[in-house]
Amino acid sequence: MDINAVNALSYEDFLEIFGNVIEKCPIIPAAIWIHRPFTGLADIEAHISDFIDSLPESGKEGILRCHPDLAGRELQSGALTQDSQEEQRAAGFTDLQPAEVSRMRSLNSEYKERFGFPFVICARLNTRQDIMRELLQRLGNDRAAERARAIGEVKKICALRLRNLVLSDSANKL
Ligand SMILES: NC(=O)N[C@H]1NC(=O)NC1=O
Repeated sequence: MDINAVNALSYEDFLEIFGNVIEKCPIIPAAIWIHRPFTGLADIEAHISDFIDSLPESGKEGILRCHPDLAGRELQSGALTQDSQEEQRAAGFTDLQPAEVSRMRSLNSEYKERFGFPFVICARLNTRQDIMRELLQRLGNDRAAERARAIGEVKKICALRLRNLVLSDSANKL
């Protein structure tokens, strides 16, 4: 699907296809629809990024709270969105040993208790070893720095989801 095909989509189809580029936040692609015609993928990304940056800190934290835990119960029960399931698999979280699952869950809980939102990182750009290391390191940040860091990761996840949708062959059927 090229950018002309994206610009030709109805609002409903646009939302159907791009509704989860920010995990469980369809309001974000819905909000940037008004900026069509988009000049390219980078333009869509920039509008999403600007929209997120325009939110109050509580809104940014709300976005973070829409993300499932890495190696959490939803992964085990198959309740993740398809995007998230594939990303967690790519980082190796479907192959963890029970002791590693316990370790991740206890670090996730510690993080959530400290910051009030879940630990978010772009799983596709990291191995599970990188992610564990980052989690430990980021636990030492202050809340504002950590919120900004996590939102940066949300934008990376979004960029890869957008690329996957626009550049993948399976989307050509549109
Ligand atoms: N918590 C967290 O980082 N979740 C995610 N990361 C990612 O790449 N996909 C997710 O759902």
